[in-house]
Order: sequence, then C-alpha cells, then structure tokens
Amino acid sequence: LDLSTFFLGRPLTAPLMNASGVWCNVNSQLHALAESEAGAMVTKSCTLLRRDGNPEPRYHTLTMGSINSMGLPNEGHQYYLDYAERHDYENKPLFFSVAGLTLDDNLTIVAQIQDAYTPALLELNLSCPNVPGKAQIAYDFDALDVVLAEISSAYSRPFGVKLPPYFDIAHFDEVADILNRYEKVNFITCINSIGNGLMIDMESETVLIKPKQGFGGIGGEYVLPTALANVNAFYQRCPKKSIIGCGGVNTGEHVFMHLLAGASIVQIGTALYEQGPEIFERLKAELALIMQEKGYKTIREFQGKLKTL
Ligand SMILES: O=C(O)c1[nH]c(=O)[nH]c(=O)c1I
Repeated sequence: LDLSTFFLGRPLTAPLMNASGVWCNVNSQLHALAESEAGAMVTKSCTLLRRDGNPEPRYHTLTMGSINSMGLPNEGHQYYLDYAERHDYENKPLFFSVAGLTLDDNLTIVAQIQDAYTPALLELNLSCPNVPGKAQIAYDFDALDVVLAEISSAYSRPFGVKLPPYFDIAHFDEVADILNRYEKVNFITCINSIGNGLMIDMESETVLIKPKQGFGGIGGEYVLPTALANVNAFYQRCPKKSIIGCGGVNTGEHVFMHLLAGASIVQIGTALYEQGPEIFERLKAELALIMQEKGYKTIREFQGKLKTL
C-alpha cells in the first residue's frame, strides 16, 4: 500500500503532519515530531521576538474538540531558524510558520529565511484569531492582497498560506481569485481554528479560558465539516496549487475524507495535542486499512475524487 503522497514534486512517506501551534513550540517537541511517523512537520507560528502569549488558562479540551486563545506564544523567529538549520530534510520536509505582528515583521522574518537558504517551506499564517487588537489578515481581502504582493516580491521561493475558515461561497470565490494571482503561492492550508468561539462551565457558570473573556479558536471534531468544505472549495478553485487539509481529524476516516476532498497532506491539531505524536502511527494504520477495504493501492487513485450527486 503506497501511503505516500506527492507534495511540490517530492514524495512523502505519509500524508500526515502536525498543525502549526501543536507540539512544535520548542526543540524537544520538534525532535519528537521528527522522530514520529508524520510525513512532514511544521514549526509554531513565529514572531520577530519571543512572546509569552496570553495569560493561562488559555487552552481547554471540549467534548468534541478544543478552545484556545494562546496568543501566539513562541520563541522568536531566530529559534526556529536555528532548528531549521539542524533539521534532517532527507527524513521529512519541514514547514516554517510565520505570523509576524506587522507586515514589516513578516518581511524581516521572510528575508532572513531567504538568506538562511533553508530548504524549509514557508507557511504564512494569515489567520491567527487570538492576538487582541489584531484582526485576521485573511478576513480583510484588501490587506490579504497587499501582504501577498509584498511577500511575493520579497521572497524568491514558493510558499503557502494558512487560511481561516470561510463560510460564504462568494468569499471562496473572492479569496481564490486573489490567491490565483500569486503563482508563488504554491499551497493553501485550510483551515485554522474557527475564531472566537465561547464555551461555558455549567457548575461554575464561568467561561473556560482566561484571555478575551473566554473567547477562543475552536478546533477538533466540531470543525470537520467546515474544514472539508474549505479544502474542497479551494481545491476546485485553485487547480495549480496544492491544498493542505487541517481541521477535525482524529481517525483514518477523517484523513481519507480530507484527501478525497482534495488535500495532499493532512494536518492534525487538537487530536495531536490530546494524544501526542503516537497518533501518526494509528492514523497511518487506519488509513491503510480503509484503502485496503476499498481496493485502493495508492492515494492518487482517490485524492480529490469526491463525487457529487
Ligand atoms: O493563539 C494562537 O497562538 C493561535 N491559535 C490558533 O488557533 N491559531 C493560530 O494561528 C494561532 I498564532
């Protein structure tokens, strides 16, 4: 059974990786991912300088997922550049997530990635929902266009964007039109958490997380239908780009659905946070079993081949 899928022309040993922000803040976590069955991995979104992030509690498990308002805690971009220098790229590709607080910060970080000649692939995070006072770039279509134009002219290599979920067909159309004007945008990662949800503790009649009066990004099972829709919407609208699926994956069936909807790689967030990097072995085995039952020898036989009625 060939579980490998191709991404930007390179075969991956498995179509699985972590979602940025989960199990990838510090070297010990990055090392564990490098040693895991994941076919690729991504660093925590970084800012120019180190950040503590929001006050705790800032993550909480929910019955069908998670709520988080981490607030972009990270070790600063140089820390991840240092990791990228040591990473074994023959073992698995590394994605480098960037979420600068300003366009200038993004340009500074991207220039340093460029100068580092690192093989890491840039995943530009345009969808962090949890920095108070910072609206998501990807929900401001003019700002999105400007950022992509600036990064495209400052960065000479292919890169990708991490998008928030959209909920309106007109928005899929408009964002895809913008993305298709940037040929350097080689991949699109859908979705980031569904921003600014709220969950309540019945006993204490209180919110679950401290930042932003309890408002935070929703992940896990709750977001699977929205994630599949965004993967398929951009898969259909951006035929020259690869789609990385993220959102609601906890079983081989969920992985299969993301691949069928058009994803080349599937990222794991909440379930990885809860279960740790052993999850990749389980998901690989579950996907292999599903493929066997369906008579598929390779992922290419069904990838993107979702049928309509
Ligand atoms: O609060 C965070 O650090 C965070 N949390 C998310 O759910 N998505 C993001 O892109 C980020 I940068």
